[in-house]
Amino acid sequence: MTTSAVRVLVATAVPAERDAVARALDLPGVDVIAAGVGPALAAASTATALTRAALAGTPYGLAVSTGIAGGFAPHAPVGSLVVADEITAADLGAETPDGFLPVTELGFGTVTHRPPETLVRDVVSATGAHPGAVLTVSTVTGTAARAAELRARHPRALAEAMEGFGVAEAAAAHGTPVLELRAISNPVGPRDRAAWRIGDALAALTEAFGKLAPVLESWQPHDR
Ligand SMILES: O=C(O)c1cccc(C(=O)CC[C@H]2O[C@@H](n3cnc4c(=O)[nH]cnc43)[C@H](O)[C@@H]2O)c1
Repeated sequence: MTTSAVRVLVATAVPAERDAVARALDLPGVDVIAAGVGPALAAASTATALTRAALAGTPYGLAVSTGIAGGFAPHAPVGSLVVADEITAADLGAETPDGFLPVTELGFGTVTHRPPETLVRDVVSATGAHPGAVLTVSTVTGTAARAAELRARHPRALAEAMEGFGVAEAAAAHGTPVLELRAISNPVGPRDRAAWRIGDALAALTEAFGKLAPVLESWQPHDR
C-alpha cells in the first residue's frame, strides 16, 4: 500500500522569511505563509489556516514554525540552525518576589509542546541543525542579564524567537504535530539590531528547507 504525503503548513513571521523558505520548497501540498510577528498573531493566523484547510476537507498533517532567531552563545552561533525538541513559552506566567512562575505552576494551561522525536532526528540528519529547546518570548531579549536569566531557567535553550509557541498552540488545538526550525541571525543578549545578520540567516533558511524537502515529503504522522 502506498501512503500519500501529508499536507504541510509552514508559518514564518514576516514576508522575507516566507520568501526564503518558498524559494526552496515548491512542493504540492506545502503552503508557506507569513503569519505575523509574535505568539498571538502567529496562533491566530495558524489556527485560521488549519481550520480553513480542515473545512475544505484537505487538512494539514504538520505545522512548521520557522524563520530567523536569536541564539544563546556559545551553543547556537550566528548562521547556525536550531530545531526545537521542545517549544517553550518563556514569559507566560507571573513574576513573584521569589522569581518567575510559569502558568502551569499557577494551575493553568501548558508552556511546552514537543515536536515528534523521529521528525526532529530526521531534520538534524538532513540539515545539521542543533536540537534543543527553542523559547518563545513576547519581548526580544536586550540585556546580558535577561539572557542569563532565561538560560538559568531553561538550561537546554539554544534559541529564542517570537512565534513557535503560538503556532504550536494552534496546532495542538487541531491535533496536528508541530515542528520549529530556526536560523540564527543574532546572539541573544545586549541589543544591537544593526549587527543582526539577517541576510546570512535567510540564506541558511533557504539551504535548510532545500535539504528538508524530501524529509517533509516522506514524513507520516504515525512516524511520531
Ligand atoms: O528587516 C528585515 O529585512 C527582516 C527580514 C527578515 C526578518 C526580520 C525580522 O525582524 C524578523 C522578526 C522575527 O525574528 C525572530 N527573532 C530574531 N531574532 C530574535 C531574538 O533575538 N529574539 C526574539 N526573536 C527574534 C522573531 O521570531 C521575530 O518575529 C526582518
